Amino acid sequence: MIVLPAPAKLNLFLYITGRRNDGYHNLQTLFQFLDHGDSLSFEPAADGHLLLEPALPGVEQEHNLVIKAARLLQSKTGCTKGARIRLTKRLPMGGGLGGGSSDAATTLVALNRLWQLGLSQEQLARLGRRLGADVPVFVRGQAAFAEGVGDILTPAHPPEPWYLVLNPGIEVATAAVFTDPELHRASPALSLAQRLSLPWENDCEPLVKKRHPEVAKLLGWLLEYAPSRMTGTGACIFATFDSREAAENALARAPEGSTGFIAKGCNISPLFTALRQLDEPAPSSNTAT
Ligand SMILES: C[C@@](CO)(OP(=O)(O)O)[C@H](O)COP(=O)(O)OP(=O)(O)OC[C@H]1O[C@@H](n2ccc(N)nc2=O)[C@H](O)[C@@H]1O
Ligand SMILES: Nc1ncnc2c1ncn2[C@@H]1O[C@H](COP(=O)(O)OP(=O)(O)O)[C@@H](O)[C@H]1O
Repeated sequence: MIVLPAPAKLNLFLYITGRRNDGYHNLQTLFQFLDHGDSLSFEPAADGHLLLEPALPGVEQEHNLVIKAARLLQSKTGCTKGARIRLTKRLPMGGGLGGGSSDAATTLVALNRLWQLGLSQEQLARLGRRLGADVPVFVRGQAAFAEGVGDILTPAHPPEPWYLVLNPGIEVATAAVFTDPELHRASPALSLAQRLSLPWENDCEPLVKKRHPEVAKLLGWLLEYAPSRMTGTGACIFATFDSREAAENALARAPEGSTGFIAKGCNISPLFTALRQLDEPAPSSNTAT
């Protein structure tokens, strides 16, 4: 059995530079991982059966991105093995933290190992793209400046501060934001260096604040403590702090109805830190003292 994390991501900035013919949008966004997220355990099964427990409320098993990722891997490789998968869900759904995409990426990476398929990271990222625009960055596991629909990745090395992430307790559907006629879709496409040097903003934020006053209210509150923004298409918001203690002080005062957590920004995904630990030989017990 292997147990692996499926970390959250933040979009440290997010600009929409245009709408494509396929309905998707071209973005410029900066992805960073958090040392907080879901967790999955995988046990191989000799027959091709896939079992995922527990089911997520409101998500049919066959629509769960974990099952979709496992089935995609089976069908692309002809693998006849199965797996028993347990998902410990900690990330809010529709929160802009990429939980579903991260679960899918961890499943691709874990089953590639467990089933000894030998697919490269490049092949897994390409498969992941079919499951969602956000899946490739989780498969790659390196903080990145993303362009295209979010899948053309340039490694990036932003600071790794403490974050307070707050959830206003609502779910925002990504598709609803991207189909809204009032979404600002005309940001200029700039170089990474230019983007890094300008203030970091999120083009979805004004629209989501307008459609969901809960987000506007919570953001107004958090801005009193530190520079704050929305991640992805919301609903979660985040602020940067110099220390864990400062973030905890703000969380302790968070308005009623909101929930939140504190996490450290990571430019290397905790998934890959965990995989490295699996590969390290266990320390020998008979070393001389
Ligand atoms: C925009 C981001 C930023 O991280 O939002 P969040 O979902 O994380 O909030 C993501 O790239 C989302 O990625 P993901 O959630 O995997 O999106 P998908 O399942 O591929 O697409 C959901 C819907 O969003 C729209 N969509 C998504 C990505 C994109 N670049 N342009 C789009 O127009 C499409 O209409 C699509 O039907
Ligand atoms: N394993 C999964 N975890 C979360 N959501 C999932 C999963 N599988 C399918 N979904 C669907 O994907 C939607 C978006 O999920 P999520 O990735 O958590 O949000 P976001 O893209 O805003 O970060 C959910 O509302 C749910 O219907």
